[in-house]
Amino acid sequence: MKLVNYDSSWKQKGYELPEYDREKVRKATKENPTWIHFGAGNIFRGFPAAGLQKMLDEGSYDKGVIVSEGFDYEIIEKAYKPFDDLSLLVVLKSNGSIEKKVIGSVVESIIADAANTTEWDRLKEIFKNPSLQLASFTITEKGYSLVDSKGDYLGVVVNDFEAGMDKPMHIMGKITALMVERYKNGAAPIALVSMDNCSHNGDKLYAAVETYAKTWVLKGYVEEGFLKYIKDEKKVAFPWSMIDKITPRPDDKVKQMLLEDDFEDTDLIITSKNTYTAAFVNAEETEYLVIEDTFPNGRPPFEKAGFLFTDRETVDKVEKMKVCTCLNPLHTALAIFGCLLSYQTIWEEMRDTELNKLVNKIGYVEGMPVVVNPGVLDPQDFIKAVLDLRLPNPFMPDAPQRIATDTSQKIPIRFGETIKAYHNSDSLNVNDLTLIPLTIAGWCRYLMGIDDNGNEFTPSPDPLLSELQGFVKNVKLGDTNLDKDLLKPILSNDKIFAVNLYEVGLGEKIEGMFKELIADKGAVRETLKKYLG
Ligand SMILES: NC(=O)c1ccc[n+]([C@@H]2O[C@H](COP(=O)([O-])OP(=O)(O)OC[C@H]3O[C@@H](n4cnc5c(N)ncnc54)[C@H](O)[C@@H]3O)[C@@H](O)[C@H]2O)c1
Ligand SMILES: O=P(O)(O)OC[C@@H](O)[C@@H](O)[C@H](O)[C@H](O)CO
Repeated sequence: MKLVNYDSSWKQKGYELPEYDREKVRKATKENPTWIHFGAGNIFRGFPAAGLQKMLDEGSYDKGVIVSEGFDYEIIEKAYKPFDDLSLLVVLKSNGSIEKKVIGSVVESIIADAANTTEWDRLKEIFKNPSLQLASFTITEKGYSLVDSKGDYLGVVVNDFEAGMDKPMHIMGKITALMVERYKNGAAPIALVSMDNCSHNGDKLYAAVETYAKTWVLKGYVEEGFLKYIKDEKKVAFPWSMIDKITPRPDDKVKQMLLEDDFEDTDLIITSKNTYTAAFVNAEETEYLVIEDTFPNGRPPFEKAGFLFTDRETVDKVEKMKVCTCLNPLHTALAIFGCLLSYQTIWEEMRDTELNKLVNKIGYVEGMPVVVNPGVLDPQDFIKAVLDLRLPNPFMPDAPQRIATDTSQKIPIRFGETIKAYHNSDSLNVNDLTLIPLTIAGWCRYLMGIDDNGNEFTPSPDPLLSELQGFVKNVKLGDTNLDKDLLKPILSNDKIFAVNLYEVGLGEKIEGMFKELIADKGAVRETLKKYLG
């Protein structure tokens, strides 16, 4: 059974198939595209693209989505093109049942490489077309960042600033260059929609595009009117969004299950840029996509796919609820301690007495007091489902190592916002926080790359990894004579934590916890026991 040859006989094996004329959809989309997505990773296929398939199946929409990849071209070359852009979504429910769906809503895949004239020209053509209503993004938080940990522009960004729109290399330079094409060809309206897990994601995207636009205007590469166009909300909107669906890397057990069906396209691919991809995606059943309803050129009727549309203030509350308290900080705590305690899956960690208590207390006790009920989702119901059903789901192959990727980029939103809220509150005392500081101390311990048995492990990729590891590289388990300023460069960095942890009164507390965590082999476990009773 090969994806490109799927036919109705697959239904007998429980596969759901596209119910629409894919060639007709493809033709209509190529002529008048409405939606292009950047970031061809797992979440895109597992959620937004699958949502569109629902709309196509029920006939509430008639266009597909075009996917573009501006960072890791291998994803397109190895996981899209050979399969005619089809993918298989495997939904792993907490009751053990599974759904298998062939997703055909992606009808074109394009490498966003300005040096590849054919692909780049096609992207320009798409952006020139007034029919285009939105460009969306799942490119990880670091995709929007133009600077390093010291706040200096990245080399690639400096080069783009100098070289102008012809050969941009950074994804934000590429998007801005494509927006210049749109501006010069009628300046039709559009929404640029970040769907990444970062605070006020629309503003992050706007800030990056605006920086490029300002610089290129200043250098004379494009006229001033372009900047006005980007800044005009009636022309170019940057809605905020919150996306939620745990989508682990393609998993070997799922691969084996598919092989038993005689499904052949199961190769697990790790690209040279470390993306874990395949022709199939495995994900949980729960999904929420909440988007600020600001689309100056209209939008597909995504409500039909179950996406929620609301105002900016509500998106902000939902995002804070999920990313700052009820899911992602718990994930990061499990990622850090899971790697230190040599776990390979999140659901097994949820059966560990201390780790289970840790995330329950971070969520309910330390995080919940600063959560504002967004109305559209109830925080108590949400966190209960996360802690009792979603994270413990033994059918979900999610791994602490995946979640530990880019922790330095995620810590400010996942923990910094709560610390800030305590610090600024009249009724809450930052000194009452214990498990969030313990998790930050755990992260410093994690950076040593030595697990709780004293064995080396390879920390997950992170743009600041080598810089941060430099600060703890000489620390050994059992050291009692640590340099008193050892952790200062890390804990005082407000770019990493959203606050200077010494200024809010947590720096010394975390230093003390770090000493406990490095006391000996087994000290991570003992320290968790100490603080969790
Ligand atoms: N997987 C999930 O459970 C999940 C759930 C909700 C939200 N998200 C959001 O989606 C993002 C991507 O998740 P995924 O599952 O698709 O991951 P993935 O590893 O499958 O794909 C990552 C994508 O980001 C791109 N990317 C990585 N670094 C980049 C950079 N520096 N510049 C431009 N593009 C870059 C990659 O090329 C790829 O397209 C997450 O970081 C998160 O913000 C993921
Ligand atoms: O995707 P990241 O790297 O931002 O974070 C890792 C996980 O916490 C995240 O992917 C969750 O699975 C997701 O946010 C659930 O909706």
